[in-house]
Amino acid sequence: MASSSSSSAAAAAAAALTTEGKSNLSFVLNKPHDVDFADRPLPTLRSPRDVLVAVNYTGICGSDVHYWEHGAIGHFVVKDPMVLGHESAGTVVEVGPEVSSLAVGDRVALEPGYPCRHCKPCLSGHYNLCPEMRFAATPPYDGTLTGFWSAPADFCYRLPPSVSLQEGALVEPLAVAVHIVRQARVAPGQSVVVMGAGPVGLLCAAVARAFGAAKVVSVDILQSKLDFALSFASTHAYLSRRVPAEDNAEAIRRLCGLPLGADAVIDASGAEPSIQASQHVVRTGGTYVQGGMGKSDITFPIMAMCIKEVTVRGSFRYGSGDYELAIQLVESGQVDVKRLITGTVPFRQAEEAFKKVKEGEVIKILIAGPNEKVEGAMSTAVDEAKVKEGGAACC
Ligand SMILES: NC(=O)c1ccc[n+]([C@@H]2O[C@H](COP(=O)([O-])OP(=O)(O)OC[C@H]3O[C@@H](n4cnc5c(N)ncnc54)[C@H](O)[C@@H]3O)[C@@H](O)[C@H]2O)c1
Ligand SMILES: OC[C@H](O)C(O)[C@@H](O)CO
Repeated sequence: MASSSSSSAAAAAAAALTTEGKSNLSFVLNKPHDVDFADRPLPTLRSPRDVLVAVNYTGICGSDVHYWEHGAIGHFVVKDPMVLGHESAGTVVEVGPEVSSLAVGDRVALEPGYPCRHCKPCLSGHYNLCPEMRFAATPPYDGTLTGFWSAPADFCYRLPPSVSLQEGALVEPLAVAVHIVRQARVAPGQSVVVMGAGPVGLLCAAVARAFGAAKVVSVDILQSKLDFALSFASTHAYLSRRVPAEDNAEAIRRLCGLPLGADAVIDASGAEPSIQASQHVVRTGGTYVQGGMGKSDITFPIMAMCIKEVTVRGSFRYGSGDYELAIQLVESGQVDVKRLITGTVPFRQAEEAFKKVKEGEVIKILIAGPNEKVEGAMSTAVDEAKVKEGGAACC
C-alpha cells in the first residue's frame, strides 16, 4: 500500500503535468525599458504534430537584453508588445494525436525557431537560413518567457535522465556554439582562437576542446572573463589591449605559441577590433568564422584575408543535428554547462535578472517558469558567483 507522503508526491507530480489552475503569465516587452507581466491566453496545439510544454527554465541571451534596451535588432523592430526569451527547457503536458516521439511528462530542450520546411534552404538541409523562420522573441513572434509553449514535436528534444532542466535551458546557446565550431571545421590536434569569453565564446572553447582541439586560446578585454575561461575549457588566454589589431594579433601568436597563426579563429564578440585582429591571427590557409553579431558594417583587413587564402564563414543559430550533439556533449560531461549558471530567479524577478545581465554581473542567469517554485532570492545567488572585473594580462 502506498504511504500518504508517496501518494501526495504522486499527486503533485500529476498536477505538474497539466495546465489546470496554471497561469500563463508572460514577460512582455512593450517598448524599450518598458516591460510587463501579462496573463496571456493558454496556447493550443496548432497541428496534430505539436506538443504543449510547461516552461520550467529560461536563460537570458544578449539579444533579449538588446530588445529590452533598444526595441530593435537591425531590421527586426518591436512594434507590438512581444514576449521575451528563447533559451528554454520544459516539460511536455499535452501531445498532439500524430506525435509518437514524445509523451506527457518528458523533459525537453526547446529549439525556438520553426522554419517553413518547404523552401530551398530548408530542403537543402539549411533550415536555419529559412526566410520564413518564426523565431521566438524576434519580432513579430513571441518568446518563451511564458507559462506554456506550443511547439512542433520535432523541435523539442528529450533530455536524458542525467541532464537537468536547468542544463536543458543551456542547450540553446550550446547549440549556437556547436554550429559555429562545425562551421570552423575544427579537427583533432588543431589550434583555435576564440575572440570573446561571454557565454557563446566559453561554449565555443568547450566545444572546440570536445572536437579534439589541442590548443584553445580565449581572448577578451576583461581579465575576469579570461580567468573563468581558463578554469572552464581554454588552454590559454590573452587580455586584449587598446593597441592596433596587428599588435594584439602578434602578441597572441607570440605569447600563445602560435608562430604561424591559428588553424581556426572564431569571433564570439562581435567587436570590430577583435574581428580585425582575427585576420592577423589566423594561419595561412586557415579558417575564420563570424559568430558574433555587432555592428553591421566595419573596416575589415581584407588584404590579410586574401593573401593568406583564409576561408571565411558566417554562422547563424543552429541547424540539423546541432541540438542533438549539444545534448550529447552535456550528457557525456564533455561540456559542463552547469558551471555557467550563476543563479536562478523566480519569474517575477525577470526584469532584475535582465539588469544583472546588462551590468555584466552574471554569466548565465535562469528565470524559472511562472508555475515553478524557486528557493532563495536572486541577490544571494548572484553575489556568490559574481564575476570580478580587472586584473593583469595573462597567457
Ligand atoms: N551567430 C549566432 O547565431 C549568434 C547566436 C547567439 C549570439 N550571437 C552573438 O555572439 C556574441 C557573443 O554572445 P554572448 O552571449 O557570449 O555575448 P557577451 O556580450 O556576453 O560576450 C561578448 C564578450 O566579448 C568580449 N569583448 C568585447 N570586445 C572585445 C574585443 N575587442 N576583443 C575580445 N573580446 C571582446 C566582452 O568582454 C564579452 O566577454 C554576441 O555578439 C551575440 O550577439 C550570435
Ligand atoms: O541564439 C539565437 C540568437 O540569439 C538569435 O539568432 C538572435 O541573436 C537574433 O535573432
